Amino acid sequence: MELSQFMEGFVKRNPGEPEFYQAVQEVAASVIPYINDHPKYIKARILERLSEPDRIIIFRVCWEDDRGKYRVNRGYRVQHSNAIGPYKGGLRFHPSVNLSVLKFLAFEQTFKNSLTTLPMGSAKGGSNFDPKGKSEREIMRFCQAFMTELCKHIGNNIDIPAGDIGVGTREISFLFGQWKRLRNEFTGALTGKGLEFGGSHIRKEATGYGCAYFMESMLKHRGDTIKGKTCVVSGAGNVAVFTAEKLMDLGAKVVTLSDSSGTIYDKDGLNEEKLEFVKDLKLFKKGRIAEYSDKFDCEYHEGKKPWGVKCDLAFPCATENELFQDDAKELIKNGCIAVAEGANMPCTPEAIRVFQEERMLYAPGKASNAGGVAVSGLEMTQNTTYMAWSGEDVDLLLKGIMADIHQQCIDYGVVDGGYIDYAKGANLAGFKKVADAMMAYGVL
Ligand SMILES: NC(=O)C1=CN([C@@H]2O[C@H](COP(=O)(O)OP(=O)(O)OC[C@H]3O[C@@H](n4cnc5c(N)ncnc54)[C@H](O)[C@@H]3O)[C@@H](O)[C@H]2O)C=CC1
Ligand SMILES: O=C(O)CCC(=O)C(=O)O
Repeated sequence: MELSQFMEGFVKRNPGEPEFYQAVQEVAASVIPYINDHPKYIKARILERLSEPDRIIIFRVCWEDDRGKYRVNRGYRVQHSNAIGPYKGGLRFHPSVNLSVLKFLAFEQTFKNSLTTLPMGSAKGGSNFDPKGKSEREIMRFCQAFMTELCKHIGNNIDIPAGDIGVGTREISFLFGQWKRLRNEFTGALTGKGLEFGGSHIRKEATGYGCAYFMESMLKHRGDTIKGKTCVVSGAGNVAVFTAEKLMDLGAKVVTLSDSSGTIYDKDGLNEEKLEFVKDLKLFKKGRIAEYSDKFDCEYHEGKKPWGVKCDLAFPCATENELFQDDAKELIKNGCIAVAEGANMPCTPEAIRVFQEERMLYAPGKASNAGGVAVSGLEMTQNTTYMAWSGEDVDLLLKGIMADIHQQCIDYGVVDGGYIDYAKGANLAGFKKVADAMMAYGVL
């Protein structure tokens, strides 16, 4: 099988979906040489099957705003694969949401969830609803309307959504409340719930903490450590703030955060007080990151990303395709030695090539941001056993899972000269488990 031939057919079947092409091509490039060496996968058409979602649900979400005006949005759930467990993945509320974005995210989730070692299939969903500027009551009404349709398609053994961009604890609470009301049952059909009603300790921190743990594993493997390193982080949402928090815990200096308007550059580094301010500003008040520079008197670069700032380590934690080839070159020029993706697909293929040609440590999101969904898996276990584990216990399990993912990347990703191609390692290790399950089921 040849990559170009596979992609030609794939693009024809999925017209106008660039993000989906990007994600599939990246995986296919790693997997095709492997399946050419193992022709049973070619015969079973595993790659064609794996790049076709099991099912896509699209629905109208009609709700009423505070002025009594009726509003209409589009809701989606892409149930990609339940080969190794029930469908599992986040919900995104953002005006940029469309089928291409959700299909790429659901596809990526397949490999990520497989890497966690837990029995979870893959899905992603959301809406083009824009939470920015909406009142809390409007967000509640939207979530209730969204769940009124979504509840027909999910359940704790079927499909278990969670948060993503624009969907945090508040939105999951509104969604879970409506689920409970409509179904008259209290089951863990969503993760990321509040601690009072079935949520897990460390779930909200898990993606960011896991990303820092993964970076620590990569550095340790090279005989280095996070302690004393200067870090740039993009974004200022859930993943960014908890990546920053764990990096600081581990002795690093975090000097940037950003949002879609610009970047703050705090030469002295964030501290606990400053991070608490950001959590309140971005996770609750939904303000702009520029307010940080007013409060703490540091540089604010309007319209700029953090990649021009001198650093040792970089953590793209905002959104897809936020770090380009020129940014990668700039990071290297400024002394950066390692990149761990907190977001999904934040680095373009050209940027990744630059990192890898330079033999830098580069961790793809499906490995380095898998901590979030891993703790979602632990939340599901707690829900089905009616248990609530301590934060220490969950954090210990999270650390173990991230170390295991790192090891899987090494097992499948060592290339010439001993360099670890983490992207290849994650793709192959993630692929093998799902592909073997599909083979076992026969023609499905
Ligand atoms: N929440 C989770 O557990 C997980 C999230 N992710 C990924 O992490 C990324 C961030 O998600 P969350 O932190 O959950 O979302 P969030 O809604 O809490 O935060 C998103 C952040 O990105 C910023 N942002 C959005 N678009 C931007 C742009 N064009 N330029 C610069 N900044 C921009 C926003 O201002 C916000 O600070 C996404 O790629 C998501 O898919 C990955 C794994 C798990
Ligand atoms: O916790 C989950 O189920 C999903 C997290 C997620 O959306 C992701 O890993 O990208």
